[in-house]
Amino acid sequence: MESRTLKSLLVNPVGVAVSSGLLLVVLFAFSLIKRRFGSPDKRRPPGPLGWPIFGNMFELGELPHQTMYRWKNKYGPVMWLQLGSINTMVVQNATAAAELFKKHDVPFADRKVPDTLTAFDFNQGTLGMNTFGGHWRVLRRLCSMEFLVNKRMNETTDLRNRLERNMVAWIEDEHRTSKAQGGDGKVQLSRLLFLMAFNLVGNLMLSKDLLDNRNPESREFFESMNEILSLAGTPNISDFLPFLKKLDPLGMKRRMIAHMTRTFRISSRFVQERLDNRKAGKFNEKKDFLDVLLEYQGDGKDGPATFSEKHINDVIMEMFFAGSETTSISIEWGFAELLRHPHAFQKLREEIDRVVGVDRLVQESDMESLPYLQAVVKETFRLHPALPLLLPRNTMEDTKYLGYLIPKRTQVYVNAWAIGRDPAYWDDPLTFKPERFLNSSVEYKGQHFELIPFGSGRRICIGFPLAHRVVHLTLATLVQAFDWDLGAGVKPEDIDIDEKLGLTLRKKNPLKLIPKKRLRV
Ligand code: HEM
Repeated sequence: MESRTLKSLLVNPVGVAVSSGLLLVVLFAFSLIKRRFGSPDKRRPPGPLGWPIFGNMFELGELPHQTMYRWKNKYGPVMWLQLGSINTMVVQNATAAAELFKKHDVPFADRKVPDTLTAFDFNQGTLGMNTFGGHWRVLRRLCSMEFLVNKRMNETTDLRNRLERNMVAWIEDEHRTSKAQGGDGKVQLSRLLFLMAFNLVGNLMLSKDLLDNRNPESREFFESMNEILSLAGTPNISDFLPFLKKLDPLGMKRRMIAHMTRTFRISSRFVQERLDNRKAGKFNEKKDFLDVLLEYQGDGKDGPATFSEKHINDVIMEMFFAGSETTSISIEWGFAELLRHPHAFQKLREEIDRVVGVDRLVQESDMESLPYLQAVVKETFRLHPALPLLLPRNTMEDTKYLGYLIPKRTQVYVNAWAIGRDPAYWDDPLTFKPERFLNSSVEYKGQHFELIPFGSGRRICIGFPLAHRVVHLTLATLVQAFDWDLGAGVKPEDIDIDEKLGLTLRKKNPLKLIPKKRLRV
């Protein structure tokens, strides 16, 4: 009889709901008791206790890097979090980061991929989101030898100078249009900076200006890209409780698929066009990255023998995602800090005027002679790393780290944002003070662990040589080319530094300014 009751309970839908509910309550209670009364696992770093089943996932808030930074006072530089069922370690000072990147780089070199980026198996074609294996190795080699390499950067200085001139023209154009429509003449810099950075990456890969300020398709692409980056960075319950992935309860993957479809439609056209040209015997005089990918032939032993069209599209999209917004928001942050600190702005302007003047636009070849500009860029990266937690790593095997046992498949965050604010390394760490770098040898190439906006180790940002040049050049251009009016009644101290996290850390309230050209060309 008892077994019949149990059976009917299990086949009847109401019964199923009741029994699963009961099971959940029992699991929850069991987990609660275990957490409150069980002794913490001494093999793991310390961390906040969290809730049963959900762990700390609801405690991180909208700006997890800031919450983690605050928790550092209590739990120290290496912290353990339970995000749903995902074991997570957070590294928050330079010493612990150095230990990770110098001694344990390989076991920590895999990536944890958000569910949204598995739409269309996107991650499997990319460099940044791929597992640490053959496909990643081949792409990394091709990128560092044929695409984002200093030699190629030196050959393309004219391209960057041209795009800076375009940007200056767009700023003037946007200002004029706003005035003509009865507006206040303000320009939202972030969009124009993004278009410039996007065209730069596009030219290096596909030898083309892809987006134009006035083109509606450009706007569509910009909007979808914004959504994709925001979805990729928004906490998603399916990442913390992987059994929910199929259900996609927040609909984030569905939205990602819709936006990826729009952006892929645009980007795949470029690839198709090139394929058609090559079929018709028309080849580029100078090979670009798309040619390199199309012509690649490996032995297929470690990595792919060739790249499929789908995989090529993935890499192209990825480079736009990885390269455009990271670069443009770093510039926006740097410029916002300069506007908030008129003394620093003036000092930089005087330096540029002294070295370059106003009769020609500042160029890449001037950068070596602008030490204050270099200090401004370092200070910007210290306070505003575009990826505050870098890109999450994933441990490939059980690893002993600083006396702890970190199990396989632990998600690892390195909080570059917190490291850049560590009072043990930085005097007056919360203040924007470029002068601190004038007599300092600290660089951000992944060797000085107190400043790691581009990460470090085998998976350090591959776009460094490009980003380094563009951020310097564009900040200098903005300071040199225009006087900037903040708007009626707005004072420098009114410009906020509120943050909004997508995949990148954006300025929550984009800069909107009135430009007045001072450059005489
Ligand atoms: C200011 C601009 C940029 C910043 C702050 C930045 C930052 C980063 C960071 C923190 C990582 C993760 C490193 C790690 O895990 O240790 C990364 C990876 C990556 N970045 Fe950048 N990045 C920038 C620009 C670019 C550009 C311009 C490109 C390409 C055009 C690019 C392509 C990539 C790629 C493909 C990866 C993945 C590398 C891998 O997993 O092997 N980035 N970037």
